[in-house]
Amino acid sequence: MRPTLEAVSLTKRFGQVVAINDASFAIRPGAITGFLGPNGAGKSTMLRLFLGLAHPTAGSALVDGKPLREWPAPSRKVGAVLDTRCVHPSRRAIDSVRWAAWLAGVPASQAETLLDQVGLGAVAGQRTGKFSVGMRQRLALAIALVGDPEIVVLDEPMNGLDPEGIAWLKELLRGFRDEGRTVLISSHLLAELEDLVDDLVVIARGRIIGSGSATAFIDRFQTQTISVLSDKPEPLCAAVIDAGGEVMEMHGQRMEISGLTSIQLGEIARDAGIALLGLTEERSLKRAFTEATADTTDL
Ligand SMILES: Nc1ncnc2c1ncn2[C@@H]1O[C@H](COP(=O)(O)OP(=O)(O)OP(=O)(O)O)[C@@H](O)[C@H]1O
Repeated sequence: MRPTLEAVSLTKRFGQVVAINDASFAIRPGAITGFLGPNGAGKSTMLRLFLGLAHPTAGSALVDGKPLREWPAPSRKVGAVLDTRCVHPSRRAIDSVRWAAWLAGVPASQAETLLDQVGLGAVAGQRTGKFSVGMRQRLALAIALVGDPEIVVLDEPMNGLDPEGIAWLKELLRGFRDEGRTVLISSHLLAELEDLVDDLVVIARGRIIGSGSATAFIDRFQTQTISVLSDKPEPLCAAVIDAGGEVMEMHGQRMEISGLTSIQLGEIARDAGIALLGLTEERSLKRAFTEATADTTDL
């Protein structure tokens, strides 16, 4: 099976800045892949390389085995949303989609259907200048779909969407997968992608630090912590360390513990004669992920 998007020893420099550093990965056709990394990691640059909007310094960015520009009808291969300021503000939404179809050399007959599909059917005749960020995201998506593309590439599409909009977008993307399309979606927030993606490609400082199954990645980098409130924090701290656990933080009676299960912690407290006044388990992806990318930026 041929990968749909593949980076082969790909490097992109901007003067002294190495935005992409010898990156190699392939994404699975028919899957939703999350492209995850902190701000400035190189996500947009990578997507631009795939779309032929930037040229590699070395290596290649391939769409079904060759650069996108070598495909006779690129818009049927890939539809992308990189920037939501892609339309003229005085143009009506419907005309923006028709214009995009004309530019792509495909029939504009689907423009209304596409606006309906992204939830903008009711405002198709309105000029886009006053559209909200969320509406612009939807419009950009309609424009990306004009060529009925096999692959959909989205750069941080959840920015500016409210929770309802995010839920809608996730359903739409799952629908694309059901239709057999391939989806690549970038984000700097793992939590944003967690319940959506099948696979992940993780980038930090221009380097690919992992790719493959999202579940495997999350299992690998997830830390289980327990937040516990006790009447004797110091003795509990000592007992936790004796049992091989780690005390991550202590604030008065509350402490954050890792390396033990809640049951183990309960037994340790019982044996030491310490009352636990409260206990919550937390899955910390953020801290684990920040460690994985060796970056202090929030993810
Ligand atoms: N046209 C350019 N000229 C010079 N440097 C650039 C250019 N485009 C990107 N860079 C640099 O390349 C690096 C990667 O930037 P890029 O925008 O690809 O990251 P990103 O992961 O998409 O970040 P963000 O989430 O903030 O958009 C950054 O250091 C950025 O400053």
